[in-house]
Amino acid sequence: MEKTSPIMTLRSVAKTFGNGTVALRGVDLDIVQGKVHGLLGANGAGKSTLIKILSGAFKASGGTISWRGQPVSWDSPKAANDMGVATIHQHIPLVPTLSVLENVFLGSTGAWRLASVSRKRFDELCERVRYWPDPDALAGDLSIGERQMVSILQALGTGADLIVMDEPTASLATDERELVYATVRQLSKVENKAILFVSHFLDEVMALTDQVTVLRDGEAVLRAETSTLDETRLAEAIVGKQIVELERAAEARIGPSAASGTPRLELRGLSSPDKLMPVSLSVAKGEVIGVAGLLGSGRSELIHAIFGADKDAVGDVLLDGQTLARSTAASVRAGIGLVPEDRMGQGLVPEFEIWRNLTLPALQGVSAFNMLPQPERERERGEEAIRMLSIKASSPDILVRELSGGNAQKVTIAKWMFSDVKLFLLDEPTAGIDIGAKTDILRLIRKLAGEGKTVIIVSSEFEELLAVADRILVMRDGKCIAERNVHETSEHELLLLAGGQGPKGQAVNGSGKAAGH
Ligand SMILES: Nc1ncnc2c1ncn2[C@@H]1O[C@H](COP(=O)(O)OP(=O)(O)OP(=O)(O)O)[C@@H](O)[C@H]1O
Repeated sequence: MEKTSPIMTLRSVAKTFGNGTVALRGVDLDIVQGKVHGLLGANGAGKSTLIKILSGAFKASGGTISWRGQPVSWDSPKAANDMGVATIHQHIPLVPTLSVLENVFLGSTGAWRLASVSRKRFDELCERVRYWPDPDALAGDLSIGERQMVSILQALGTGADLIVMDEPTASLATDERELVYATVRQLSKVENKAILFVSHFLDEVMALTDQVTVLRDGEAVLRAETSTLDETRLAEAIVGKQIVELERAAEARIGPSAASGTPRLELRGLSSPDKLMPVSLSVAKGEVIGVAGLLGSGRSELIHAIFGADKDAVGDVLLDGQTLARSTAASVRAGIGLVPEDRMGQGLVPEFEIWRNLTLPALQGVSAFNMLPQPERERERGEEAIRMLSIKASSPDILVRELSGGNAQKVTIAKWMFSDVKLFLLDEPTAGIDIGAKTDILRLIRKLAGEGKTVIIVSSEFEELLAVADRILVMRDGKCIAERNVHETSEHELLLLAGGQGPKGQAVNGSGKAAGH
């Protein structure tokens, strides 16, 4: 086969779900060996549906798929896999109780149980992508970034010629993203693999891909060589003309001061062995604190320790001057809400409607005499959330399992919006969210702050922190190494600090002093 002819061709591929939702309306796609093909679109545009069809998880309702020039009809992911298509799904379903090595060779029927054989193959795979995880580590103990790399090794281990990556960098920090990019380049340019790369990041699509398809409402509205495009053109295709930019409203903002009254949150020497060096911090009502740091910097560990989810953590967490018992139940009772990084663990009930999920943590607000939940008020809330966060759903009665990944993510955020939460802990709240909705979420965070709520937000996108936070803490190696007022820093400085090249010595941790005050 000639190098540039498509390895996979889709013609007029359509999908209508059982509930009548039309997810794809006749999509054409050509995927070529040795090339990286970017697939973009807003939340709910149909990307995951398309991927599930070409990886054998869903059956198309119409259209044709050809593989190396021959029409194919896959009836299972295994059939697609045997043919040479490996898919790395958004939720990275590694088996948490198995080791890295066992996960990498999970699907192989061969001799992966023979330690000597699998170790050798494992080493070869690691060598190919220049990434060497501990083969004996439990997958459940890995960070999202590490799991992502193990999933790539797993896909490679199947010997696939087409590797489909569904938002592989959504929750990754800059250095892990670089690792994924290097791997993608290696696989396409050196090993002549075809890569279908789904992403919400326009800059990485511009830098990494050769060709691009943009889906909007189930249709391919743009198909082009990447070199003929720019980010503006991509953004226009995704959202349909109107371009939304992250607001830099920070200039106009005067952050509240913890000096006035009892701080909403106080950390006194909060630490955890091997994970977090002591952090002391004082945060005011209505203040938004951004936590900048690369993966493994301790950013999520800080959030978990505050929430009482880290059993080994020591030190004090005070909410409105009261010391909290160190448990998640006590934190929730006191008014702390956590939106964790791992979407699968976000406490949505997939079989419940949007409205029911939304009001689970906040039944009081929709109940008569604080006792009887009133369904009309619950549905109204659902409608309000759909409007505020542009959730792509025709009504609040849609089940959460029928939503796209990004739209489900919006429901997890909306869930806390109506609750009695005083302190929000948001770990990567915009991972996997399209550019239009990102702005909605950042705006919502500022609205919550305006209502006197306090927010701590972790994000790998420092630009986002600059747009939304009053103060930014920089984490590195489990330490809080710097603190900046948002007016006094830049994305460049934060990148340098987080990456370890910036000035050291302004540690705000371990001193017993409330940082910044
Ligand atoms: N199992 C399902 N049943 C019914 N409708 C579904 C189902 N899965 C997806 N949909 C609907 O199909 C449409 C396309 O969803 P899809 O998951 O393909 O979007 P996406 O582009 O991958 O979005 P995201 O960026 O948020 O992951 C959405 O309207 C979604 O609600």
